[in-house]
Amino acid sequence: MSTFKTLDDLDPDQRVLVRLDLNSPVEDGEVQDNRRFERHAETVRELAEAGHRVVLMAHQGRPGDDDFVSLDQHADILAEHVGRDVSFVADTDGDDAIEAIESLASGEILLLENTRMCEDELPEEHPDDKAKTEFVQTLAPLFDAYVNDAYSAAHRSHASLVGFPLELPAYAGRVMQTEYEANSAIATREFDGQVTMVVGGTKATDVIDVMNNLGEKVDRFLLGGIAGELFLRAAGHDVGFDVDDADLFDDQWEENHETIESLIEERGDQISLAADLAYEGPEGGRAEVSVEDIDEKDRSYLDIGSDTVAEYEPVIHDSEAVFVKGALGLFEDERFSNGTVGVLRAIAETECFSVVGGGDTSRAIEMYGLDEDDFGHVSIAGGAYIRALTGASLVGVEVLERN
Ligand SMILES: Nc1ncnc2c1ncn2[C@@H]1O[C@H](COP(=O)(O)OP(=O)(O)O)[C@@H](O)[C@H]1O
Ligand SMILES: O=C(OP(=O)(O)O)[C@H](O)COP(=O)(O)O
Repeated sequence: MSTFKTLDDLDPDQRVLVRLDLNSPVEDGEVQDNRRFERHAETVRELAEAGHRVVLMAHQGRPGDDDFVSLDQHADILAEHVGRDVSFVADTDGDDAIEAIESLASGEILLLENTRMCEDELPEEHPDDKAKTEFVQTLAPLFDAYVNDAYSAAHRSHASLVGFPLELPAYAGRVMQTEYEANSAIATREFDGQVTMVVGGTKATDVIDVMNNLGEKVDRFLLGGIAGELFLRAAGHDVGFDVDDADLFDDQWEENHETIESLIEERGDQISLAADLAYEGPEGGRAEVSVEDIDEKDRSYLDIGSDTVAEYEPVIHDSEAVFVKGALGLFEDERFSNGTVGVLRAIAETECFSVVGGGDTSRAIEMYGLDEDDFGHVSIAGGAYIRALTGASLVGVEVLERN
């Protein structure tokens, strides 16, 4: 269980500085609405309805990237979800920001400009150093309390995440609380029955780190995606090679094949690999082949096959807890969604405790009309979720606990 304070511990009528993670996809300059707004809106609404003065901080993109934009659109999107006005000031800690903060009334909400537009925010430094920055020293005296709701950015030692909690009484927001508890569950909770982990996606190191950290906690690992193909290659099949212009496999193989081979040797009886794979057939449709029948390295595979889905489903139905990290195929293309969606559907049908994480993978839930309520927890974190699964600490959480 967490050892940080939560909104339940907050005194009434506070001037609260709240860190959210509203980092979102930006298409043609337009910020895309997504789960992060909906989730953080609950924390913001609770604070405003309780009559606190609510000042919000968040970041968007990284300097130099196309998605490094102002938060003005974020204020409008968030306001829709909160059901209250969210005013915006295009300043982080200058006179305009201070004036807007000081003129806020009870129950009002203000969003400050992209924290990464303040030069003190970004360099990754020790929390004690971040606390001494001008950014923190200017704003902290204007507040009674700091709330960190940005679990998905809690692996970054940035001023808005680790500096303020050393200067103000600090609390976890509702998103921070829920994410922390669900994502740490696999490491901290004891389950009576079978614990299954579905691992796929594009990064072999994620899968390796998860297996190394959770090998004793998880009964079955169901593999797919690019990572699953590298395991199939290590098991002696002619898949998981770069063909055409792909550069997904060979570099990862060079770096990781020894670890993958030893994992297969040590944990072979816990690991399920695909028995068949799907690819784009000559007519452009989905075609499938049994892994045993593949004898040429001439094709990209884009999903696990139907026989594999049929093998994975009953494993999930028999599970007490299922954790998902990474997609089992290129689900964004409907032809190659069967693996990811089949497994998610099996989880939704099962009365198990479940957590689905990974920014990309969790998008499959709404994309294919699954009901989020049928899952225990759908994480809005990517990097922070994988850190939780691999046992790495989150500096933003550590600082809250220290407070
Ligand atoms: N066989 C495959 N070929 C190409 N892309 C794949 C394949 N399998 C999975 N993917 C891609 O993996 C992505 C998710 O991987 P990853 O970035 O590791 O996960 P997440 O962002 O969910 O943590 C999905 O967008 C999916 O398209
Ligand atoms: O979206 C985020 O991370 P994620 O893509 O790992 O979920 C966070 O906002 C952190 O952003 P950053 O990786 O630019 O520090």
